[in-house]
Amino acid sequence: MTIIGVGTKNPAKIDAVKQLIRSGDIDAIIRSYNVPSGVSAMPMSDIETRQGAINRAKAVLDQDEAVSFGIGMEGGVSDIEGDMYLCNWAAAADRFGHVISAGGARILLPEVLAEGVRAGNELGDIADAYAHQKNVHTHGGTIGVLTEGRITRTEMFLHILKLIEGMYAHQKNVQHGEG
Ligand SMILES: O=P(O)(O)OP(=O)(O)OP(=O)(O)OC[C@H]1O[C@@H](n2cnc3c(O)ncnc32)[C@H](O)[C@@H]1O
Ligand SMILES: [Mg+2]
Repeated sequence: MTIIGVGTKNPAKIDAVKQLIRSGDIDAIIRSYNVPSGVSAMPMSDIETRQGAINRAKAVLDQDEAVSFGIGMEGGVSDIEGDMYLCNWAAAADRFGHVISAGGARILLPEVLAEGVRAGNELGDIADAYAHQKNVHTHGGTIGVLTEGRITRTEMFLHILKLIEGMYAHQKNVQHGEG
């Protein structure tokens, strides 16, 4: 039985790992840890967001020696020619120093949300005000609000985790000369 450590207490993110394990019939259990992302509370670029995911994945391994894989997930925003997009990254780290990372779907933020982020607020707070909801970030996420629930934050992270799990399987195949 593999123990997977997840670097968050946010149920929207933890559910993505749960669904990955269930859908992939993976023999693993999950433990979750509050770990520092090592980047700002509101990452403002792909570079920073990706780094936050990698930092969390590695930090999990220091929390508990029973954990074989650390998973980090981070949300942020990324500016493309003045348009602000929601961006998301995830990473997995093992005990041998290997790190696999991947990014997710991006979605244009309405100007009122972008302005709030540029003014120094965290997207989670602005999304709550925008949607007249509480804790959007632990539920469907901004992506859920902006797509009328068609894609939730959990589904979006699940997609990224499937990419990472698939890349891990591919790397193992290549190592065994089957690639
Ligand atoms: O507890 P953690 O794991 O930190 O989860 P979080 O919801 O704070 O998420 P992140 O730290 O990864 O995201 C950085 C910031 O961006 C916000 N954010 C990112 N994606 C979001 C989304 O889809 N919906 C709402 N807020 C989001 C979040 O509230 C934070 O203020
Ligand atoms: Mg956070």
